[in-house]
Amino acid sequence: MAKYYTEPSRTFSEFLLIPNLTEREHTPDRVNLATPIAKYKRGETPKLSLHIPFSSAVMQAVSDHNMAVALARSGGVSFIFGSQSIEDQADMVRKVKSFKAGFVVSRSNLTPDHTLADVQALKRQTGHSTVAITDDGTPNGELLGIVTSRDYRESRDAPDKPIHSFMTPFASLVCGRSGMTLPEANDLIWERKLNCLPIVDDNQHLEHLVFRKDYDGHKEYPLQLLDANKSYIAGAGINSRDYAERVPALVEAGADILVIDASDGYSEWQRDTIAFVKANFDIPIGAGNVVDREGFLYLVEAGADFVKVGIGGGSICITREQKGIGRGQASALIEVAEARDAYFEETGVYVPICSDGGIVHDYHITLALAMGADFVMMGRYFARFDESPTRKLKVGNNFVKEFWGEGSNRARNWQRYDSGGKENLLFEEGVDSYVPYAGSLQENLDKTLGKIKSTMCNCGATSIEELQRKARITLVSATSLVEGGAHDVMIKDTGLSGE
Ligand SMILES: NC(=O)C1=CN([C@@H]2O[C@H](COP(=O)(O)OP(=O)(O)OC[C@H]3O[C@@H](n4cnc5c(N)ncnc54)[C@H](O)[C@@H]3O)[C@@H](O)[C@H]2O)C=CC1
Ligand SMILES: O=c1[nH]c(=O)c2[nH+]cn([C@@H]3O[C@H](COP(=O)(O)O)[C@@H](O)[C@H]3O)c2[nH]1
Ligand SMILES: [K+]
Repeated sequence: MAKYYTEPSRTFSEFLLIPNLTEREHTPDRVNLATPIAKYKRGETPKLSLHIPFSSAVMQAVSDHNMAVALARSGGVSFIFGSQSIEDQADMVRKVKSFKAGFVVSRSNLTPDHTLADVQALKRQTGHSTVAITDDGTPNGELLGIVTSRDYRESRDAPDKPIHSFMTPFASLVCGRSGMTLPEANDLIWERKLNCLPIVDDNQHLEHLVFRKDYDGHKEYPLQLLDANKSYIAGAGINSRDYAERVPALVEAGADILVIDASDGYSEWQRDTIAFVKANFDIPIGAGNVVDREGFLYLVEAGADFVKVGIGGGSICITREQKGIGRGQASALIEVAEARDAYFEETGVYVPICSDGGIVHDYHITLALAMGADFVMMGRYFARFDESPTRKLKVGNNFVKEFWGEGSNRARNWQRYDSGGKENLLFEEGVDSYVPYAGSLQENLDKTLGKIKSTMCNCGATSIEELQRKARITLVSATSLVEGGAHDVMIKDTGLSGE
């Protein structure tokens, strides 16, 4: 006979935190959100930790190299999507690892034979007023000069004036050499009163530009997540099929942490994948997803460094409808967190858990942490930002960004070209959608982190560990849910003309 659970499975919106005494020292500026993401023994320092408990989902529409840089700069980690060729994924990892803060690849480039009109058109398009002039008009061509708005007079100069007649030529430029550090570049910018320092190699090929206005950049990102060589930490998603080829390429590219990306991680495929990685490499590997104690312990015994929790709760997920597997995200997390704590108690080994999918409101993150998650993984949340890889479109009067599930045909299509996969899935487990465009990652993150810290202070906690120890969590009845929103008032429409 089947085993029946007596409790229904529940989700975040059914719970609330009850405040504890807030003492004087419980202020948001004192809250530390550092959190482990790889297993460690009691008393030891975790091998890898985040400065904020956020990771971005292993999805085409979310985690490419740009998102990875932006999130690592803010203290979290991206797991670069694996639904692409091994070479392309390794390339993205390489881009993150070789990214040098303050050193930007020139985004506005022309040749000396272009004209002033081309400069103006490019400026309108990119918003950058510094244009690198290279022999072939590429960002890494031979540097022949620079054009800034100080080199021409829009009102007087003819639009067809060729760039070589008014650019600041290479011979008159102050340039930095390849391999220079950011402080060295900044010193040069300061001493020579420059706005922009081109960095060139021995053959006069342009590598990067360093801008004066980015000078204080490092101060803006006090939480940035770096390795010992001061490169950003990069994660990558893998699968339980081509790992023997994919993992070596990702490790070689410099990945710092891996995760097996699948809907259901309670499988011998995942056990074998973990065994392969552990036998051949010294890199932390997470596995999942699971929704119960058994699944968690199976992956831990198999050697997983962290375990991801959640089946079917994601915003674009239709797994529960299609296959009838899954569990309310809160119930899954609560059971796995209990198993993790018991395992720690018994063995002295702490295995971090990640709550993956289904975060709708910022407070859901705080709840997930309070329920025992060490960090969360989010897709929809990050898909809305400038830094996500998808197109920004105008639909009606609103800007949106595209967002599709990894189980949708759209995401799976790469296999048709890369590994001879099936034309179409037998059935899709994800949808193709839009999410409202929300601006930059940093702006949104600041707001979200502000809310989390504020709630933690209500709960008398200045660390995630303290929150987990002290949190008091209550179920809310369907009726009291209504009480939690605005009710029994007429909400004013803003922007309407008066009657
Ligand atoms: N978290 C969630 O609720 C869900 C996530 N997704 C996402 O969709 C993507 C695809 O997920 P899945 O379909 O679970 O991928 P998957 O490819 O790991 O699993 C698909 C099927 O292949 C089987 N399989 C795995 N490795 C195998 C091997 N080496 N040999 C033979 N069979 C093997 C699995 O048991 C499963 O039946 C992932 O990005 C995942 O995160 C999809 C659905 C739900
Ligand atoms: O059923 C699914 N079909 C899909 O196509 C799909 N793609 C991603 N995922 C999972 O959803 C998580 C992101 O969820 P959110 O957007 O809610 O943050 C992700 O982190 C995944 O766990 C999928 N689940
Ligand atoms: K299974």
